[in-house]
Amino acid sequence: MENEQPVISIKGLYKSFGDLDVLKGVDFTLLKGENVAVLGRSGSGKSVLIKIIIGLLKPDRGEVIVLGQQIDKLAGKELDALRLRIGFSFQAGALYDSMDIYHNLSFPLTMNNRKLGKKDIDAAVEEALEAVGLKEKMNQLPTDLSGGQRKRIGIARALILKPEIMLYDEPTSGLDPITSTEINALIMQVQQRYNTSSIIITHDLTCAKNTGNRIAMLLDGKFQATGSFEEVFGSKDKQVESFYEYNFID
Ligand SMILES: Nc1ncnc2c1ncn2[C@@H]1O[C@H](COP(=O)(O)OP(=O)(O)OP(=O)(O)O)[C@@H](O)[C@H]1O
Repeated sequence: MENEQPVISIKGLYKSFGDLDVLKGVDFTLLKGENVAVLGRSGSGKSVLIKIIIGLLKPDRGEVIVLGQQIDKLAGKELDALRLRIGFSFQAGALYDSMDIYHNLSFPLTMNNRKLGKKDIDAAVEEALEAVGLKEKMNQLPTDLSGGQRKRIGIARALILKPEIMLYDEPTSGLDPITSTEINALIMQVQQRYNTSSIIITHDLTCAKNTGNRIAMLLDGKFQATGSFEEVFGSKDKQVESFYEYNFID
């Protein structure tokens, strides 16, 4: 990876809710230009980790550095500015159903840069749609699209601000295997075209295998197994083995 430069660095992160200890000493690094697939059972704390990374939740203890800044020390405009450098692709695509695709994509641009002219906005929307292969859908409503197309548009909307980090939350959930394969390929294209560093949260082992340069497995509040897909799933750890047994893979 490029100079092994970390874009996210987490050390000794703890987070509890009352008696529920969710994160119990998480250490994690995301390097510039790499894709890390985060696997973990439901309720293992993947979303809590993402919320801490984007400053929506505060850690109880530990250090979380995102793009060179200690995220829990930021607030207001500084936090907003850092968040603009991070793109999110949510499970459901989170599109505005009453707006056509053009306005779904131009909205984050105009919200964050009021000086942009129509020509620049049109060019940015076109580029993002072209990157996800859906230029022809510009004037349609999200409800006219398939689940896979909505996920693509969600990714295009995240890309329009040219983020340095992409966070994908269950990018293949609810999709058939062929559409999932297309989304996995798109995640790889985005990495190359935009030189993003990405965290891909998934239960889908095929997605993890095909999109992750590294796999990180969240077990019992910590990353207990990290490495290439083969390293993680070749390990003799009982919890890793049982995760593998209960999840389908091609
Ligand atoms: N704000 C909160 N207050 C109290 N408990 C919370 C809060 N946020 C998360 N939790 C709890 O923390 C645990 C981890 O939740 P989290 O949403 O991170 O799981 P997850 O790994 O993302 O699960 P899934 O794969 O099902 O999305 C759960 O038991 C959840 O109920």
